[in-house]
Amino acid sequence: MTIFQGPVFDMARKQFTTIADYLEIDESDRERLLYPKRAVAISCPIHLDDGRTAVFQGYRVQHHLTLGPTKGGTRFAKSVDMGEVAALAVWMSWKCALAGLPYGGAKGGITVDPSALSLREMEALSRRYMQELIPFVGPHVDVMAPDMGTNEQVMAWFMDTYSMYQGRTVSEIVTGKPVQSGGTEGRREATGLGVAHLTARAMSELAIDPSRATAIIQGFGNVGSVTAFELLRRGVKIIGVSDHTSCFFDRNGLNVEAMVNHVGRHGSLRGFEADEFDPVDLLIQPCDILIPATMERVIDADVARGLKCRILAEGANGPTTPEADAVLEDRGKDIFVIPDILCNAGGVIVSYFEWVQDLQQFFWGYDEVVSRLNQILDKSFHDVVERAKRDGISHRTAAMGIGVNRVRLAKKKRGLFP
Ligand SMILES: NC(=O)C1=CN([C@@H]2O[C@H](COP(=O)(O)OP(=O)(O)OC[C@H]3O[C@@H](n4cnc5c(N)ncnc54)[C@H](OP(=O)(O)O)[C@@H]3O)[C@@H](O)[C@H]2O)C=CC1
Ligand SMILES: O=C(O)CCC(=O)C(=O)O
Repeated sequence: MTIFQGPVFDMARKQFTTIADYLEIDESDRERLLYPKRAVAISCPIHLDDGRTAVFQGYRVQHHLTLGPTKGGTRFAKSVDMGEVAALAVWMSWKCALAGLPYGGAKGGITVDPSALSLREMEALSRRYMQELIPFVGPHVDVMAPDMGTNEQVMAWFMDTYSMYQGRTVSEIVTGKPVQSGGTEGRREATGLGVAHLTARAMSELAIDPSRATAIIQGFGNVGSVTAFELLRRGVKIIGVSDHTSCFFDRNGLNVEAMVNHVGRHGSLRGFEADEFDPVDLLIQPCDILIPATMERVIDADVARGLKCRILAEGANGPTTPEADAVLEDRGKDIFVIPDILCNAGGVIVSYFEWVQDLQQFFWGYDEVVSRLNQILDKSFHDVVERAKRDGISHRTAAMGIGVNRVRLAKKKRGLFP
């Protein structure tokens, strides 16, 4: 199992061990549940604008095939490697199972800094990536979606590349597409809508009045910016925001609308007119709600000791290390954690709706999408909070415990000796 290495996969492995102990899973069943079924590594050569040829490394990991096709996003980032992608695929499995979706988890990506590519280079790389993966994906095999560094446009290129190969439009091959190309209403906003909806649920559990609450959000891409907007709409004051280029903090509240417009025009927060703040200190400022919406492992044990929020709503995948989880436990659960596989599940839930609509060629309106999304999120939230109370465990152990157990039972029911 040596191809799945690195700090992010180690994190997924440690979390799984905690869950396997909690569920008392037999030692002999553990590897079968944890290690991915398939992992593909590809080379993607493209012509750069200056005439040179560059080769980019790409990956796709399909964790398990027990419940249906595999499902998960595609990440374009410098950090991408087999270990990171595999961990993200494993988390997708527990996330889909917790939400009751008929999928196994998958994830893919390319090791690249997307901000260094021109639009033409980005299209060439996206198309090449999909082309190389055609033998390994399909609407009933593995269905991709956006993640960090990719967006609706990339999904449209993926869909077009696959469709040209098939000789017909296959919109159900990817989700997160533009509405004009077979996408669903609400997918672009879905993850942030879900994060904000669940944060509101947590505020109501803790009797926090949204109009007196403050929030800090790390990351201002798809998830961070929509979450900021949705919380603001509920009356929450956004006092801290950052991306790669800039970090802003203002106790009196930041102008989120102006920030969204600035990012729309310039691609990042760089140059936005507000006082800069040290990003290292952002996460440990006093606030009611803290939302990491960037990379894995940004909350380690040290940061966890310094956290001064009441709700930690994990928009990102894997923002909190197992060591940080132990610190949060020691702090006596004074922070209400909405774990990633629950908190950011809105994206894959609406992707499921998109896939179903594409398969049927029967499309729903925005209100129907959001109402069905909230129904699933409410049920998952209730299941997690009640399980945590019943068994005296953390929300993460409860969420992952429910997800892992559903996959385990599905495997067992299909037969022990396939
Ligand atoms: N998109 C989706 O539907 C889903 C996404 N997620 C997870 O949410 C997280 C964010 O994804 P998404 O919003 O789609 O990605 P985007 O690429 O749209 O945005 C990522 C944001 O994070 C910022 N960022 C990246 N690294 C850092 C850093 N080290 N410090 C500060 N800011 C940083 C980026 O800044 P800059 O632009 O300057 O690089 C950008 O603002 C990821 O963990 C992803 O896996 C989870 C579920 C679904
Ligand atoms: O929408 C999807 O299929 C997957 C989204 C995703 O990558 C995630 O939830 O981390």
